[in-house]
Amino acid sequence: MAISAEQLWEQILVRLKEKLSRPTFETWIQNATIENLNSESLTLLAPNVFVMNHLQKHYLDTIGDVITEILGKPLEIRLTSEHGENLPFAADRADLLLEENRFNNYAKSPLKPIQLNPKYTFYRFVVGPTNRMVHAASLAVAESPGRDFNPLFLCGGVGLGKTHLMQAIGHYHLEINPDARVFYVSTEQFTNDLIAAIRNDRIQSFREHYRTADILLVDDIQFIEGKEYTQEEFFHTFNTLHEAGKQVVLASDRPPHQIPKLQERLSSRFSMGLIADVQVPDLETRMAILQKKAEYENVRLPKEAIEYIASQYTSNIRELEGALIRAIAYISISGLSMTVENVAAVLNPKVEQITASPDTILDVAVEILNVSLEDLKSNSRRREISRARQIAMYLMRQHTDLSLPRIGDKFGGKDHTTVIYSCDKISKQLRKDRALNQTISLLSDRINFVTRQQN
Ligand SMILES: Nc1ncnc2c1ncn2[C@@H]1O[C@H](COP(=O)(O)OP(=O)(O)OP(=O)(O)O)[C@@H](O)[C@H]1O
Repeated sequence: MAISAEQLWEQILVRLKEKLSRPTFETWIQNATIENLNSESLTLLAPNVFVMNHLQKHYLDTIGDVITEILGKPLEIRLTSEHGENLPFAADRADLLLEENRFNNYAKSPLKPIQLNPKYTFYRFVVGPTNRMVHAASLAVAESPGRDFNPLFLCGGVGLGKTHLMQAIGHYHLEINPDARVFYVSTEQFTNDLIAAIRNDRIQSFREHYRTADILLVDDIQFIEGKEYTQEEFFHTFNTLHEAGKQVVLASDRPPHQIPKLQERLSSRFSMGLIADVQVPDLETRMAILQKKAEYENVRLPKEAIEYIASQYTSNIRELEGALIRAIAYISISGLSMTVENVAAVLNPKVEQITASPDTILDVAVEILNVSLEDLKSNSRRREISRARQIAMYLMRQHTDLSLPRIGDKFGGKDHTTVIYSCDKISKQLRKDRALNQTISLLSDRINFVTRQQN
């Protein structure tokens, strides 16, 4: 055979990389090597039996196809593994794990407790009529964990403060009891930790870690849906903590009985404490949230502007806060005052395109996009720079009558095809990327403003 084992494996890897998703490739394929190659068969060496079984079950056909593509004939594929006897789990356990397809690169990292966000405290949480109850329940749990509401199940729509309240419980309890073991974890992280523990034979330390919490805060528990093995493990974690009088707090976008493919025994345990609804705040509360946020940003806003923003964003506090930040950014850059008209213009942009000079456009891009003029004219492919260049080209196309080659000239002599590519790319992204829309309208507004000043 003309091709060596290593060459063949290299070619196989290149093709598999194209065919498979990155996590799949990195988790299951990349660490295998070729043990032996002859005219009839190829033997692959997997790092352990767990990976070997997985390859055997799921990727043998794909690998076989790739070999036939490369060699023009099939080979028998044999699998073997290192450290077979050290396998932490029997193969059927391994099978259960295969449901977990969101495997990141956690495999080698030890369990990491996630830091609480310092901003998510009770002090920063604005209480109004719709969240008074859930706030009171959270505070009670923070003061006396494991007593009244165990578990506390926070549920409600996206961006309404569930994570904030959960973490506030953690912060508050740590204030009164600094030695407490408070763990905040997303369901995805719990799952990833579990998989990593199994793969690295650390299931015991995984269990010790989670089962010795004084307060376990688990976010987005709805993502446990259908993950049988994670549910199994979490069931035992939950029971251990609950029986020991330790507090469990769960957050979800829906109540337990509406989480599909959730084992009945978990659903009933999740419901045995208090299910507290986090609801959409009313207008006054939304205004108070904005007011408080503006104070933290050290910005003074007229009441009308706050009222306008609060009236526009009714169902998601994250979006409400995002709107405020955009309005503040606009004001600080444009130097205009925070009138309702100006705020409305930035939040609902109808971009007016005044004809501007190419230099004004470059100046504004430099001012707002955090790049230098040299960067814009350079050939640098660094992401931020090429992105800024594309945006500036797009704006030059919108705000001037320059031909494509002339626009290319303004960017250090770029080819007109580069200009076409950039403008197309930005136009396409504008259709779905709200943040980009805001950036472009901010730049456009600034270009209009500077141009008016010049005339
Ligand atoms: N009552 C409130 N007072 C002050 N800030 C709030 C309040 N409610 C929500 N927020 C803020 O809104 C943002 C979104 O809240 P959070 O991330 O807690 O939402 P969530 O319900 O967990 O959303 P998701 O379902 O997307 O996980 C955060 O910045 C949070 O601080």
